[in-house]
Amino acid sequence: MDAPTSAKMLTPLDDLWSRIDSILRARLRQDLYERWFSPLRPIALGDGRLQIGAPDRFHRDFVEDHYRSLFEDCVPSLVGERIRIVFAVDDAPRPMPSPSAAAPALTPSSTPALTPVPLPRTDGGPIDPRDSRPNPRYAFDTFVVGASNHFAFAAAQAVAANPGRTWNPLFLHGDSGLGKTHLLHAVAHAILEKSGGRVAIVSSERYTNDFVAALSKGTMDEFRRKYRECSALLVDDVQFLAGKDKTAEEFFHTFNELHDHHVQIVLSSDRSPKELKGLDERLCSRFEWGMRVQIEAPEFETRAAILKKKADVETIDLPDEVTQLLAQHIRSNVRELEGALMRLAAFASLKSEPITIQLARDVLSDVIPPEGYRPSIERIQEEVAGYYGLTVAKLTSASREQKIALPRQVAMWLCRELAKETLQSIAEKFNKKDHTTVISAIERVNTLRETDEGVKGALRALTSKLAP
Ligand SMILES: Nc1ncnc2c1ncn2[C@@H]1O[C@H](COP(=O)(O)OP(=O)(O)OP(=O)(O)O)[C@@H](O)[C@H]1O
Repeated sequence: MDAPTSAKMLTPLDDLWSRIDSILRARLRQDLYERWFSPLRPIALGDGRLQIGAPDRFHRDFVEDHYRSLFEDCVPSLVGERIRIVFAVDDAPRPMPSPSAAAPALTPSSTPALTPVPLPRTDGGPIDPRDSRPNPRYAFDTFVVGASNHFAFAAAQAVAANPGRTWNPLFLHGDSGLGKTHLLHAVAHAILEKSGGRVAIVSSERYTNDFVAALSKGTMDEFRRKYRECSALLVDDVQFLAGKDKTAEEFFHTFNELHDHHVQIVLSSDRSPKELKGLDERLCSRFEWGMRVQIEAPEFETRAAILKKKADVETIDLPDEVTQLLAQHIRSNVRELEGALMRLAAFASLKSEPITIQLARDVLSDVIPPEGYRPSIERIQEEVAGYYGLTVAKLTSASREQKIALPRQVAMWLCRELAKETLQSIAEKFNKKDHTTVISAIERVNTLRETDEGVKGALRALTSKLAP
C-alpha cells in the first residue's frame, strides 16, 4: 500500500492507513500482500467512511469481492467506531513511498480523532481508454467448464474464433455470479490476440455514463468513435439499459452499424431478451438475431473444480475435504464461492494456520450452517411467502388460487426435502386435515421442477437461502 509521504504531517487518514498497512503487512502472506494490498491507497476518511483506492476497476472489484471483510474486521477496532469501507478506482500517479513514513506503533490509544477530509470528485472526467481493456484474469483457460455452462463456453469460443461471422450477437444470460463477465472478457482477449486492433468492452452502466458525459460535454463524435471504431463490442449487464431511453436509442444505432459491418457484438444480461422489460422491442428482437445461451448454476463437481483451480492460481493449500464442504454449501453463485475461498485463505494467513474443516466452519459460519442444521417449517413458510410476495397467512390459507396454491406446494416440497419433516406435521402447519394434500403437492413439484423454469428458479433460490 502506498505509504504517506511525511511522518511529521500525518493526517488522520495517513495515520489510519499506516496502521492498517502495518497490520496487513505483518500478518498476511507476503505474495498475497504484494499482489492485492500493496497497490491500494487511502483516498478519504470522514462521515463514517473510509474510501480506499485501487489502481483499476478489476483490482477494485477483486478486493471488494474477496477482502472487504478483512478491512471490516480490522478497521473499526483501530478507529474505535463503526466505519463503512468504500472501494473506488483511483489511478492517479502514485508517489514513491518515503522511508520516513514508518508506521506508528499499533496502540489503540494513540488512534487520532477522525477529522473528515474532503472526498474526491465523482463527476466522471475524460473517457479512459484503459476501460476498454479486458481483465487478464478472465480468460478461456481459467474458466472451468461443466454441464451448466458448456454451451455458453462453446459459443463464446466459436465467436472468438470467427468474430462477426458465426453468431452475431452472442447473448449470454443467467443469474448473477455465474461467469458471464468472465466469458465476455475471454472473448475480448481471444479477439485481440487473433486480430489485434481495439475491442470495446464495457458495462452498460459505464456505457450510459459515457453517453451522458458525451452529451453534456458535446463530445458525441469521440463517444461514437470509441464504441463504433472497434473490432468487437462487448457490453456487460445490458438489463441496465432498460428505462434509459436515450442511451438505449444510441445503443440501437451503434448495434445496427456494427452488425451491418460484421463487427462482433457480445452481450450479457441477468435475463433473456424476452424478459427485458422497459427496453425497446426493436433492440430486444435484435438481441435474438444471433445466438442466445443461458448459463445455469454450476453443479457440485464444477463448483469443486472451480475451487481447485482458483486455489491453484492463488497458491492456496486447500484440502479436498474443505473443497467439498464449500462446494456442497455454496451453490448458486460462483462469486460467493470464490469469495468464501479468499476469505478463508486470508484468515488462515492472518492466523498462520493451515486451512482445515474447523477453520472453514468458524470463518464461514454465515454461509456454512452448523452440522445437522435443518430449517424449520415456519422459516420455510416465511422465505417462500417472501419470495412470491405473499404473506404467511395467505400461504397457509385454504385458497385454491394458482398464485397461492403453487407457492404453497413449493413450500410443502421444501419442508419435506430440507426440513425432513413428516407428511403429517407438514399438513398440520399448513392447516390441512390429512397428509394427502402434501403428497400431491410433492408429486406436482417433482414434475414441475423438470419442466417449469419458474419453479426451477424458485427451488434453486430458496434452497440456497434456506440450506446454504
Ligand atoms: N466456470 C467458471 N470457472 C472459473 N471461474 C468462474 C466460473 N464462473 C464464474 N467464475 C468466476 O466467478 C466470478 C463471478 O463471475 P462473473 O463476474 O463473470 O459473473 P457474472 O455472471 O457476470 O455476474 P453478474 O451478473 O453479477 O455481473 C468471477 O471471478 C469469475 O471468474
